Amino acid sequence: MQPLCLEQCSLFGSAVAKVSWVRTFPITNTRGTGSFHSRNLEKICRLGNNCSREHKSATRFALQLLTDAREPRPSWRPKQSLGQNFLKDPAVAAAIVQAVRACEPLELVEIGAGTGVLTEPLLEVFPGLVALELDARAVEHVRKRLEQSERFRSEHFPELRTRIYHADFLRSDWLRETGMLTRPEPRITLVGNLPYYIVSPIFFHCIESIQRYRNAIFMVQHEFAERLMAKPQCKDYGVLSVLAQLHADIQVLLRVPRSAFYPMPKVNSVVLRLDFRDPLQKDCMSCGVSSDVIRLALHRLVRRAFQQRRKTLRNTLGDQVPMRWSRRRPEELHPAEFLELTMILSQDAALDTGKPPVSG
Ligand SMILES: C[S@@+](CC[C@H](N)C(=O)[O-])C[C@H]1O[C@@H](n2cnc3c(N)ncnc32)[C@H](O)[C@@H]1O
Repeated sequence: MQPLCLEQCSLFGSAVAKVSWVRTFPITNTRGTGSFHSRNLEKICRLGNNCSREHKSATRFALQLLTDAREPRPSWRPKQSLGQNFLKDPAVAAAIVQAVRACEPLELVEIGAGTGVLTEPLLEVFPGLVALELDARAVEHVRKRLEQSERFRSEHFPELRTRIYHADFLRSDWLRETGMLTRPEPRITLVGNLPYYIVSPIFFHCIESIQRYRNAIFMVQHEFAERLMAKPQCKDYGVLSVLAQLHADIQVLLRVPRSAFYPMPKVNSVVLRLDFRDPLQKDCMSCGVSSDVIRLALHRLVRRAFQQRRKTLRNTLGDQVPMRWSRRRPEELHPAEFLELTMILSQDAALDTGKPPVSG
């Protein structure tokens, strides 16, 4: 194999010459032939961000070569029904790995390994990663990919293979299998380019199991992120916004164009960081009701309120809503106010009957 001849390729210029190229990947495309090592990707990205226009185009070209070489399309057809829009841009994958690093994971779980574009670089940094994938074809694909990877030469492979679980994130089997079910405190960091069709259930699952999850790096479609972060009075503000904002600090880290995926989706995506927090103390002593009961009551109250978002709270929730809240509409209430209202109603209900305030 001939190494890439940098001098012959004017586009590469000194941006690439500065990088210590290591022979690893054979590259052929219309503009050049040669090879280079993916470990240099982070350096290339850094150069790309801080350098001249000429260097930027060299960087783009290098990344394109790397993309072609590193992310060949799988031989099987992606299933739209499983939300299979695979990431094909290794620069985005590298940025996600960096973001995960910043989360300082104690335990790391990837949702939807797909072709392994994230799994492979994540495993390099976090060898204890647990990667979940629902599609058996993808599970085999990732296992083969790791087997053939230069990064994980044979002696580690049998162990690595077992880190890819054929499992549904929304079922608890994988937690049992990995021994993570009974951990006493939030230890798990989640990462994933989330399957579009179950993004909401994944978020609701995280909120309902808040005692388990510490933080998350999620790639989601742009519209979904807008709903998640919407403020009161906005048209996107709803159940998801209220519950997500109560249970997590949410930051947008990166915008990702739809061209970074195969097959190309209709909309762009964003990478989010979520730092989960439980808005309810372990026992809500002040109202004498357990946090689990209040959590359930909160979810029910928010859902019921938004079923008729333009009606006043008293019309929707009934006479037990105190006077000062009664004429307000759900779309005007801040997340913290929903929590306060739930606490008040729970306290009243506990005094009256011992039952949670909003049923059904
Ligand atoms: C958007 S793709 C992302 C794949 C890969 N991580 C990437 O970035 O290209 C989502 C992946 O999640 C998988 N998936 C769908 N539903 C799942 C579930 N309930 N549990 C685990 N994985 C699931 C899909 O098969 C698909 O491979």
